[in-house]
Amino acid sequence: MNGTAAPTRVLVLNSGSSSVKYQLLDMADESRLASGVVERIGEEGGVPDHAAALDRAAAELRERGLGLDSPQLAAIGHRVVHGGTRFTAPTLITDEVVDEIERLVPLAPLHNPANITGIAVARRLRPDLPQVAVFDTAFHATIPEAAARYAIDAETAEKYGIRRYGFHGTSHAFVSAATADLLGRAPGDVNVIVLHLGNGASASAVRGGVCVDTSMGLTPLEGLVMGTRSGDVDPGVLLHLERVGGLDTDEVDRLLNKRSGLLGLCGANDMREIGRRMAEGDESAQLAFDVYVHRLRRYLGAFTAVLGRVDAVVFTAGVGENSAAVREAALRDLEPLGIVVDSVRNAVRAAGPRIVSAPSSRVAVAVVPTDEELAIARDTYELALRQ
Ligand SMILES: Nc1ncnc2c1ncn2[C@@H]1O[C@H](COP(=O)(O)OP(=O)(O)O)[C@@H](O)[C@H]1O
Ligand SMILES: CC(=O)OP(=O)(O)O
Ligand SMILES: [Mg+2]
Repeated sequence: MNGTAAPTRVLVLNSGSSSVKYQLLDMADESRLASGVVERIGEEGGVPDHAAALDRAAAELRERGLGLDSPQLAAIGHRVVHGGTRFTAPTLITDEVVDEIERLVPLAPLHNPANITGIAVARRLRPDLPQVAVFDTAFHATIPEAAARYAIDAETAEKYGIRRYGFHGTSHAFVSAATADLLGRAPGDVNVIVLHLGNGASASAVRGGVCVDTSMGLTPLEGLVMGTRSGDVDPGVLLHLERVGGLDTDEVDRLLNKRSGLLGLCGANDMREIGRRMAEGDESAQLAFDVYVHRLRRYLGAFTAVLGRVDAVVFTAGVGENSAAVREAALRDLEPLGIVVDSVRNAVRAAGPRIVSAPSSRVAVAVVPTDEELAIARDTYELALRQ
């Protein structure tokens, strides 16, 4: 080992609303040296806050001889959820960049504060290293005005930055590119609908590698039904709850972000538990599943019309990669749209990217594992090399 060789390792921090995920990669061969997650932040039995979670992550790495003090570390990459209109590409972090991410906190109150804490801890531990912010919103910056604008008073929208930003962009970009690979075609030649179904969930329409629409909006609350978030509701619901129900803004926020979605409908936010309960004939679990699937089908139809020609529908993230039942139900009886799932292929549990449609299907149906951390590491390393 040559001690003076340029460092090639990148640490990626993905600080979520209630967890910190981390990965250490060697970008010489993109191998994963370590990965972990600190969960249940702020919950009983968990660590008290994000700073403590990051300390825990740093300690876990140290115990494995891969501490943050390593001279082999080239850079640290951070997932940042909201980049507003300013950040549309990976960005080297400076004090001024942190201030701007802070300014965007009201637009992503569950996520940006956690991201800022991660950045602060990492900069304190390694002030000498390039640190890079990779934004969830960046891939969606290409969405045309007709899809990005809300039909509200233009001056008000301008004053408060109200428009569709979209999220999970790193995943939508990674998965749409990987789907083109899987089909053996150039990314510029394929139109893809990506369904990112994790705790948070979003759909996107990607035309020739360029995002043209997505289901999340100003905040990560709009669109699909999620683990604890409502997704689309009539905005009149909020007014009604405030006027008639007497709820204040924070209560409505908590209701829609934390006590809605699958959890609100049936008391469970984990699709595995919902599947078990459905098998026992539990009606509220069945209803939650049906609402979830109905919303997916709505977006599938909408984005089919947005794209005109669809080459592939792709499922990714925890639910998308693992729930054959969700995929099957979401695409049932869609032969008129050119979509025919092969039930046997769909039911096979496998790790890698795969096609689960029938040969007769005009639209390919694929399952493609997302890897936000690898995508962030690539962006981070590339930017660090240019410093
Ligand atoms: N085998 C499985 N079958 C069905 N759903 C699953 C399975 N494994 C994980 N999930 C779902 O994936 C969700 C988490 O997805 P993930 O992408 O890891 O979330 P996030 O990164 O947003 O925290 C869980 O809530 C669970 O419902
Ligand atoms: C933006 C967003 O919803 O992220 P997550 O799914 O990690 O909560
Ligand atoms: Mg996720």
